Amino acid sequence: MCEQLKSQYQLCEEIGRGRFGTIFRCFHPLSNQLFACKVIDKRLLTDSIDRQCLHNEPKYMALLSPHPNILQIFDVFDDDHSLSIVLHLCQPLTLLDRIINRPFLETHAASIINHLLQAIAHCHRLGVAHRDIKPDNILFDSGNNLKLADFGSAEWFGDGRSMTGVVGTPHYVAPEVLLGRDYNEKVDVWSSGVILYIMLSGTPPFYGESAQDIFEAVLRANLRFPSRLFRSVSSAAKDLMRKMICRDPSRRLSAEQALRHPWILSGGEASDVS
Ligand SMILES: Nc1ncnc2c1ncn2[C@@H]1O[C@H](COP(=O)(O)OP(=O)(O)OP(=O)(O)O)[C@@H](O)[C@H]1O
Repeated sequence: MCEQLKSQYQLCEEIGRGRFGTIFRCFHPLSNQLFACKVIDKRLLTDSIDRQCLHNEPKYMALLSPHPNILQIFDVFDDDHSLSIVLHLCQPLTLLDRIINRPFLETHAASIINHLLQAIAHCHRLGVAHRDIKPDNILFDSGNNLKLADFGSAEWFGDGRSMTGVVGTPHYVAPEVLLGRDYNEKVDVWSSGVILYIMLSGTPPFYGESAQDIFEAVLRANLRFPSRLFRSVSSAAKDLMRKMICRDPSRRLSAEQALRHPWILSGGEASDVS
C-alpha cells in the first residue's frame, strides 16, 4: 500500500470488496474525519484494457464532483503496486442489499430513481457515460442520500463520439452494447429502467440460468409486466419503464426527459399519464 497514503490516513477495517478493489474505512487525523479508501492492487489487472481504464475512475470522479448524488472523491495516491482513492464514506448496504425480493412502494422507488437520474443527467451533461449502472454501485450516505459510485467502466463521449466495447453487468446491460455496435449514453437510462423494474416487482425483466441466457433475453427485449407482479403498479410507472427500457435508443428517453416524466414529477403518486 502506498507509503504517502499511510502517512496521511489511518486505514481501518475492510468494508467492501470488488473485482479489483478492496474498500477500507479510514481516518484522516488532520481533519478528524472518516473516509472510505478504495485500494486497487495493480497486480490483479492482467487484462490490458483493465490496466488502461485504471486511471479513468479517479479522473471521471474528479470531473463530476461535487454533485449531491455522485460519490465524492477527496484524494488519489498512485505507486507501482496500487492505486488508492479516498472517497466519501457511505453506509455498508448498497441498493442491491435493499432491493432483493422486496418490492418498494412507488413513492420510495420514485425518489430513488429521481436521484439516480439526476446523477446520470449530470454525468451526461459533462460528456461522461457511467456504463455500469447497477444496484451494487448505488450507495447511501449516513443521511440516506443516494450516491452513484464505481466509475471504473465510465467513458467519455463528450465530443459527439459514440462508444464501443462490451461493458456492464448481465441483467442491466443494454441490447445495443451486446450487439457490439456503436452506442451512446442512453445505455445508462436502460440500466436505470431495469433497476426501477426490479424495485417495483422484486424480479429483473430479463433473466436466465446463465449469463448467455440473460444476454439472449436482453437482446429479445420483450418487456412484460406479469399481473402476478404488477397488479398494483400504476400505469404511469409502467409507461416510464417502457420508455426507459426501450430497445431502440433513438426512441428511448434521455435522462433529462425521464426526469420530466409525470410519474417522477409527482414523486410516484401519478397513477395515469395524461
Ligand atoms: N465509499 C464507500 N463507502 C462505503 N462502502 C463502499 C464505498 N465504496 C465502495 N463500498 C463498498 O465496496 C463494494 C465494492 O466497491 P466498488 O464497486 O467500488 O469496487 P470495484 O472493485 O470497482 O467493484 P466491481 O467488481 O463492481 O468493479 C461496494 O459494493 C460497497 O459495498
